[in-house]
Amino acid sequence: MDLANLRDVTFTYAYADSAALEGVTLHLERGQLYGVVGTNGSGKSTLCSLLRGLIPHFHKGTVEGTVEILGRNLADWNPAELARTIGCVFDNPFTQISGIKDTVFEEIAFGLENLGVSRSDIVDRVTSISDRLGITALLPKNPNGLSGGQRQKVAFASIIAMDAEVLVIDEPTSQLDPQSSQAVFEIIADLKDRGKSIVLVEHKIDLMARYADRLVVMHAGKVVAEGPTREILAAPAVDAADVPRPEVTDLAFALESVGKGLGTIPVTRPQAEAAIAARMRGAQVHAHHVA
Ligand SMILES: Nc1ncnc2c1ncn2[C@@H]1O[C@H](COP(=O)(O)OP(=O)(O)OP(=O)(O)O)[C@@H](O)[C@H]1O
Repeated sequence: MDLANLRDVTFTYAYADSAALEGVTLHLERGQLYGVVGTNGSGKSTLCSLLRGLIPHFHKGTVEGTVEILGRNLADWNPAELARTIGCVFDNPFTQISGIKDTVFEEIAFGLENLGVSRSDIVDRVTSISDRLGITALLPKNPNGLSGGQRQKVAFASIIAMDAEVLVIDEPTSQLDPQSSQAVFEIIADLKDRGKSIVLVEHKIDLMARYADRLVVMHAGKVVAEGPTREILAAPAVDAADVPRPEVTDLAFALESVGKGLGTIPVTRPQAEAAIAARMRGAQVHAHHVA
C-alpha cells in the first residue's frame, strides 16, 4: 500500500486569489524519507497540511482532484484516526506547544497520555528522546520560558515520542544550531531505518542531500520534479525551481564546464572526496604510464 497518491490536485485557500497547489500529481511510497524543497511560498507547507488531513478540515478551501492516504480517500478518513496515524511537526514551534503544562517533561508526555500509554512507558520514551536531543536538563523547566530553538526541540520530541507510523515534518531545524540540526536529521534517518515513512520539508540542502532518499521539488504550487536525491540535485529542474544545490555539486559542475569534471556529480562531501580520490589515482596512473 502506498503512503499517498495525489492525482491532479489543486487547492485554493478560502478567500485566496490563486491556488496554493496546482495540478499536483504525486506518488509517495512507504518506508522512504522524502525531502520536499522549494522557495518560500512554493506550496510545501500546504502539501504537508493536505497529507496530514488538515486540508480541508482545518484550513478551509477548495480541493480538486483525488487525494488518497494509505490507500484510503482523504474524505473517508476519520480525522482523529488520521491524527494518530500521521504525526505532524509544524513549522512554527510556538503554535505546537500546548501552553497548559508546567514542565517540559509533562509537555512531551501530553500526547502519550492521550494515547493511553502507561506511565512507565511514558517515562522511558520521554527520557530517551530528550537524551538524544540533548534537552534532558530542560525537562523540569516551564515550557513558556524556553528559547525558540529549545521550543522547537520540545515540539519535535513531543511528536517523535508518539511513535506514529508516518511523520510529516515541516522545517524542524529552522531555529536550531548546526549540531542540533544534525542531531534532528540523525533521529529522522533512524526512524526511517526502523520502517517509518517520512515527509520532511527543509531548506538546508546539504542535510537533505545527505539524508533524504528522494526529493520532491516544488515551484509555484506545482511539483516540478520527484526522484532519487542524487539524480534530482543534478537535474535542471532544480535551477528552474530556484533551489540551491549543495556546494560540492556546484563545484563539480564548475569543474566540468572547464573540462576538468570529476566523472560524476557528487551531492555530499563523502561522495566528492571519493570522486576526487578516484580522479587523483587516475592521474597518478597516467603519470606513471607517461614516465
Ligand atoms: N492560510 C492561508 N490562507 C491563504 N493563503 C495561504 C495560507 N497559507 C499559505 N497560503 C498561500 O499559499 C501559498 C503556498 O504557501 P505555503 O505556506 O504552502 O508555502 P511554503 O513553500 O511552505 O513556504 P515557506 O518556505 O515560506 O514555508 C503561498 O502563496 C501562501 O501565501
